Amino acid sequence: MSSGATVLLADDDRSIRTVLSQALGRIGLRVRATGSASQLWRMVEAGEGDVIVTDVHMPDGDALDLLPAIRKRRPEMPIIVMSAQNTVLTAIRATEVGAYEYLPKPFELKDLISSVEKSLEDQKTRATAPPAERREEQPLPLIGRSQAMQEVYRIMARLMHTDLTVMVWGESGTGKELVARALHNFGKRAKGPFVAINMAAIPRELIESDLFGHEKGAFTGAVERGIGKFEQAQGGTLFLDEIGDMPPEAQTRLLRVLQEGEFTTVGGRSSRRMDVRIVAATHQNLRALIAEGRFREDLYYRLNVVPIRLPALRERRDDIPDLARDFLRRAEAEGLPRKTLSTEAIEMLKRHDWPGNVRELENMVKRLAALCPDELVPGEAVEEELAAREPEARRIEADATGRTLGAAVEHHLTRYLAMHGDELPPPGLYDRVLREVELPLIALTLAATRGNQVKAAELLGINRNTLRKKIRELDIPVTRGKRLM
Ligand SMILES: Nc1ncnc2c1ncn2[C@@H]1O[C@H](COP(=O)(O)OP(=O)(O)OP(=O)(O)O)[C@@H](O)[C@H]1O
Repeated sequence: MSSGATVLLADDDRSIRTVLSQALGRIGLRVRATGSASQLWRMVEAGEGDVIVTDVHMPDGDALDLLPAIRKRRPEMPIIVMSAQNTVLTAIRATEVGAYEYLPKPFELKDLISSVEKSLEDQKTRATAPPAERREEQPLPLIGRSQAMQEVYRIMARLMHTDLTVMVWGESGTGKELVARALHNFGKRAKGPFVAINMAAIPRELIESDLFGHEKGAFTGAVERGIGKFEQAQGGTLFLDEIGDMPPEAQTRLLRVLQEGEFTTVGGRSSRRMDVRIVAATHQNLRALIAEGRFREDLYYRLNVVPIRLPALRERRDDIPDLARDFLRRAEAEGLPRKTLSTEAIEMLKRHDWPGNVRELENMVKRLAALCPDELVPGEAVEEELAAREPEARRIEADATGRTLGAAVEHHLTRYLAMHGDELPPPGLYDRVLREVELPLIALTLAATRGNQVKAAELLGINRNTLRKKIRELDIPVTRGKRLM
């Protein structure tokens, strides 16, 4: 009855592969055998096989680590795990990660055969189960089945079980952090920590000590030893968000760490071997920042080993219904009333451009879940929400997260002052803060006007001479004729 089905067989022991292939072949099954976990994953990813029979330990990784990813990718595929490691813990782990059957070695051939046959039988019955139920069992880390996202998943799958440095590009709210987390959670460092640091959310002068830690007394306010994010992330993944906002000194230090594989705390002498996978992210055009002299080219090449470009939501409108439904489900799980989107509502959502991407969609759907009185959300409710958001989207003060520029400055300053404890920071704070704001304001305006200073002055609403003075003072390189951002 199960004849014709294909078994993916993974075991690093060639003689076991031979014996099992013959036994499975005798009952009419096809066998695709491999000695490596990565090859097994490639077969799963390519859509091959109907059932997996796999050993746990393979030269290039632990098959159990692969199981959650296999279950996500091919939820219908039964996985039979064989292991010579007869501890109850291995069995628990195999079950936890969704194995269909756990067979401790040595086992009887007939047990394996009947297990394979039974799994194929069960698969037929389970195939009729509604997919929504399966999704509820295991929430997907990333929603979206569009072609654009398939490309992202393909690259992610290749990277899952490596330590390669990854650079995630994409507009704000496209899911860069989610990708970084998924790479961590389904990769070989899943058990280690995932540590995130956002360069745009930390005062520039604190970035180095935040990243690398500092010794007691390394600078004013360093009243005790501080553990940096590199140290916290040892054995895991460090997510460097908004890498384009990293100040030059910190860039130099990061480059050295990446080159040497070791890091030293600020004010420290001895270095520590780094055991951290780096995932960096940016919404900025780093090439433009390099051209402006604001980002080191050598660091760029170090970080951009494998680029993943996340599409803007408007480039994958087909994913909007799935995303919106998922956000409604989450809202319901958080205690809001159950809601369904009408066809018109979905069409309206699909037509919008979503400058704030998935985050903006998420916020809006949550608002609909909370405020719309009908269970079936009508198109007009979406239309009203979108109309109400228009002026807000155009306001310069609010970013996609809804955080105003003032709130961001306040956040930075509060942390900056707090870091000095009972002491005060060095004088000149007013000018330092204004400079921080002026620099991106002027550089980005010049980039937007392709270096045309007359237009930039007009856009800024300042005198041309004032602009020239500012450019000199702030040491902004002038590039003409090229649109930088
Ligand atoms: N593919 C997706 N599936 C489900 N939720 C998503 C997806 N992409 C993004 N989100 C949700 O959108 C919000 C923004 O995602 P995330 O923080 O990862 O974006 P980001 O690109 O890192 O944003 P920023 O650049 O502003 O930091 C989160 O709440 C996240 O859960």
